Amino acid sequence: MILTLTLNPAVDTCYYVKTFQVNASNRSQRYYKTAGGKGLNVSRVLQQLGASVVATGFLGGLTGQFIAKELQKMALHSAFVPIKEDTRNCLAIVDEQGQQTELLEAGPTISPQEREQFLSLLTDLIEQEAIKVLTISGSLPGGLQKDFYKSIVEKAKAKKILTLVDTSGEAFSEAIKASPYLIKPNLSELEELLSKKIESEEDAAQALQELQTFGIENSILSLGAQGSMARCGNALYRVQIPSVEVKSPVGSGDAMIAGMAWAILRQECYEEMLRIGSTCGVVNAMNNKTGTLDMEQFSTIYRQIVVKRLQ
Ligand SMILES: Nc1ncnc2c1ncn2[C@@H]1O[C@H](COP(=O)(O)OP(=O)(O)OP(=O)(O)O)[C@@H](O)[C@H]1O
Ligand SMILES: O=P(O)(O)OC[C@@]1(O)O[C@H](CO)[C@@H](O)[C@@H]1O
Repeated sequence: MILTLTLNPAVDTCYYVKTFQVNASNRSQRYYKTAGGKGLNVSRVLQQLGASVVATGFLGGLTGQFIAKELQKMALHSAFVPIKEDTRNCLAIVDEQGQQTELLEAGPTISPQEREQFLSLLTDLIEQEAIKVLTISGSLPGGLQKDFYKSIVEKAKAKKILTLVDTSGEAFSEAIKASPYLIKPNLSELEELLSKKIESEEDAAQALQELQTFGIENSILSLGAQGSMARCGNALYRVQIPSVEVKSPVGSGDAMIAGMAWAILRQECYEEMLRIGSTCGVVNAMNNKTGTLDMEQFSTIYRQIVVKRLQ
């Protein structure tokens, strides 16, 4: 069983426009509302892959009710702590070139009682649900200490649960101190983490090498349409992806996490983990709805992914 954490979920609205203009009225004929926040995107993709998954986090207000209803419609196994403040809204605007602009609310503030309730729910889920893999995704809402993810990684590791962390800023720099099993920063997240520019494949390889000092087994640097680079154990990989018609790349990183979590649960080798994760990322980008895979496209793209070992 895979447990997904979404501590700061969001009602995601994705607007499609021909071209997006700043300081002008932009009209959209096509838009979708989804139960989002990175961890819920991960959960949806996992469900489509056929993995058994349980989602947890905080939900509040009418926005929280919308998400709960969506999860019910999908029959996604979930256990969320109800909170007093409203779950946030997030907007993404995608134009015909596939360029994406996001507007992300900070989200609610979690009270000390709600935090304690969550920690006790997490303990129960870990004890009762035979969790083998835990995905930790997205920003932290207010009211939680910056090392909250770090403490969760430690808690999971004590139970031999493999953790995948996909977050940013201080929550990320703290979490890696607990040596999660896998991290997947994108370029800007890795540059921020290491406080330096990454301008070439050599820079990327060196940055991934640097992460080894944190005792992280798998560090994946995702590069959008350019695929990814990864250090898994002692091996360095370059993953090449096919050029596809992009509808919306929003949530491709989350789809990639889902694919890798699924592969890890099935004890696949590093190459296969990278291939499945990359396939999910690409197929998500080929679809309008965030965190949605077309399984027919999956098999076609899977065959076109090239995982090259560099070292
Ligand atoms: N435009 C694209 N075309 C094809 N594949 C893509 C595209 N964007 C992303 N992908 C696939 O998804 C993977 C992850 O994407 P990306 O690096 O954009 O993650 P991210 O920045 O974490 O995304 P998000 O935060 O929106 O979830 C890439 O390594 C690639 O395999
Ligand atoms: O503010 P966070 O939690 O870092 O990111 C939130 C978010 O942008 O990430 C997903 C795309 O990856 C969207 O579903 C969501 O709105």
